[in-house]
Amino acid sequence: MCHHPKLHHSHAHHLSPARSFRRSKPSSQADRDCVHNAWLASRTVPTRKSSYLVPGAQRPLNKPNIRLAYIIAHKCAFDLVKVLWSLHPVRTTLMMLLNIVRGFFPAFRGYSQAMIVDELQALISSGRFTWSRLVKLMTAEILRRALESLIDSFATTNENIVQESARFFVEYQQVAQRLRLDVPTLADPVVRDCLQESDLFVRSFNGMGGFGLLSPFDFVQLFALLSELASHILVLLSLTGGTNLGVLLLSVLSAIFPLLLSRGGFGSLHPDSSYTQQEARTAERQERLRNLAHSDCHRPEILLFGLGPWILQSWASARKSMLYAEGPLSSKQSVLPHFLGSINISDLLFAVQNIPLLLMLQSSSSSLGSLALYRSSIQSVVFTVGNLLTTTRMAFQGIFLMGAFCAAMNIQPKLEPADEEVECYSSLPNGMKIEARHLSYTYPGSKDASLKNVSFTLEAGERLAIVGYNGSGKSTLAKVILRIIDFSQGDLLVNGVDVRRFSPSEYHRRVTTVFQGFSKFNSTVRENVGFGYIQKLGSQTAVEQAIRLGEADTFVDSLPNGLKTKLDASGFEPMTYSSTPSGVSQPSSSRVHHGLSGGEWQRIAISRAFMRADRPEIDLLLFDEPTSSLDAHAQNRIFDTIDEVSRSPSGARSKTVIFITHRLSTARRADKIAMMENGTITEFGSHEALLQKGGSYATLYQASV
Ligand SMILES: Nc1ncnc2c1ncn2[C@@H]1O[C@H](COP(=O)(O)OP(=O)(O)OP(=O)(O)O)[C@@H](O)[C@H]1O
Repeated sequence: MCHHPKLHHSHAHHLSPARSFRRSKPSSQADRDCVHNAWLASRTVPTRKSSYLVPGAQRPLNKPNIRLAYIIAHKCAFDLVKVLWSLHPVRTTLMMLLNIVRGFFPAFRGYSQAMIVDELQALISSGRFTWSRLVKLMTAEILRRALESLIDSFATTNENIVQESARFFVEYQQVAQRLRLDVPTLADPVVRDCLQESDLFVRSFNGMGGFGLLSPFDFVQLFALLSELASHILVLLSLTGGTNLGVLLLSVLSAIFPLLLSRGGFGSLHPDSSYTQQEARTAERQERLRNLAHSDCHRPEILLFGLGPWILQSWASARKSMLYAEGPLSSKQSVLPHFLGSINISDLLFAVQNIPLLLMLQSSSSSLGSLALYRSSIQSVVFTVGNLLTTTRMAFQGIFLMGAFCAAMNIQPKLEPADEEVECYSSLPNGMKIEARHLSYTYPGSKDASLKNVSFTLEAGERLAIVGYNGSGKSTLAKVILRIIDFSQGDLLVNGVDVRRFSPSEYHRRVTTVFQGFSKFNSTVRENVGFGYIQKLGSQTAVEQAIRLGEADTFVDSLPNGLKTKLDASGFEPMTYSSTPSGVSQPSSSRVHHGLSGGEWQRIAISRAFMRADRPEIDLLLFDEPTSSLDAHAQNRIFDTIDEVSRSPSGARSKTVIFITHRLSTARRADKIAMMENGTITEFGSHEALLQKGGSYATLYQASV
């Protein structure tokens, strides 16, 4: 078993819900693939081959999709609901039961009110009106209502507790899985879509069909609606006594028919969620242009380059084509149903519903209460059927989102080796030994390889400078060595072991780096630096030491709140307001995130790398143009510090160092220099040897001095 950072684990254990859905699932790999394939198949557009529905699009209600929904429900819903149920078994069972009981309330209410009306009618027509009897009836009604609202309020509280813990559970799983996934996995468009639909599923846990989505717990609504419908039908049957059954049927159908007609598209695609990739691209473009118009951080360049009219025109044309694509009359076939749907047929057929009423009026048994109850029950049936259709439709879509969630939870990070292949990282005394043999790599979607046949050997403790022209593959090679991206061909051996056999998290604990496009976190100086070694984030001394090493202390000390100053990563942070004693809001300067210069940001990133550079487990320091924005003196001092931290107290080399640079004066400091051209290393050796060779490096060096 390889060693893993203790702090991460103890935290994760402390916070994690009772169990992880991923690990708790006993299902086989075949089941998991089955769910993933069913989810993927539900996204195909039958009329357009090799085209997928956009994430979140509604699946048409047709035979193939019903079969896919069944597969997903069978292979994933049961497991998921079981895990969710186990969070609060008693409360969840109660929630289900109470929902069914509550379904009977409306019919019960109508019945009780009809009884009161009947009693009143009897009292008045018999002429023996007494207040005491009326008060008795009213008291019974008040008690019934009190009981109803008591049950309602208990059920709501109970439901909130169940929903909240379920929501936390799924959100936790989602965030945990996101954090597990590496760059190559997230670059896969199918994975991205799966995660997006899985996000929608997680959002559905906002309770009772929030955002028009249905969580597995909301499925209980279906039972509640069915019990409600059954109770209304029972009331109607008891009123008509079975004699007027045909008329009752006519009445119900006449009420439901327009509803069905207006939902003629039941199961068909909702216009704005049905568009395919081409339309989705236009929608995305329109959104991007809109964001550009709203963005503050791009404002200076938008103004300077006069981009306003172009943005407006491009947005308008994208928006217009989207509107026409979404328009209700865009397709000729949809004209008739649209026209029919717009006629309120329920009004026309309303008269039909009076037939049974007339028949009932003729019979001697009819009373005012039963007539009112009959009327309201018919309306309730219609309303409930409508709700049932909507809920069924949402439940149907919900199954596919659930499939996405289950599939997303089982995505394996591409860089993670299979359990049986994992090899533990073992250190060498002087740092990391790296051997690259015929490495090649092509970015997904690119025609040309960015790395071609790269081979070199770097002994433990050596310093390597990678130099070369723009776009020659230096940063790509750095990312391959750092296991941020994989390689397509060749071998990369670290300390003699195939790097693919190391768990990336275990390997990453052995390196520290400054990326060329390092992160600027929108948070405090302390966090921006302390993130370099999260275990020491709380230690002011460690953070200050790293800041000193990175030479960031010169400006950090003068920031308004020192280490606590919030940094603005966007470069344009709008002012916030603070209230003055007089109660008037004024622009506040103390709460504004503080901007930094390019060089200052670079020093923050270097300090972050220094947070752990001197730790004993660090074997490789890799810097991708760390000092490109620094002046020559500062640059030299940073390289002196790198030299210092990569040696043991006795002065012996203890860490391997790789740096990428365009300044060839710094490249001279390295033991070996790799000259990269067009994705490959064309020259490799010491500064002197390469100068003597008189090749590309020598030419580049001559040009730079
Ligand atoms: N994410 C990406 N997707 C596709 N191609 C990429 C990606 N990143 C880089 N490339 C391409 O890979 C090649 C090598 O890029 P890389 O960033 O490694 O060059 P570099 O030598 O570090 O350049 P520079 O000196 O400008 O930093 C370039 O042709 C670039 O266009």
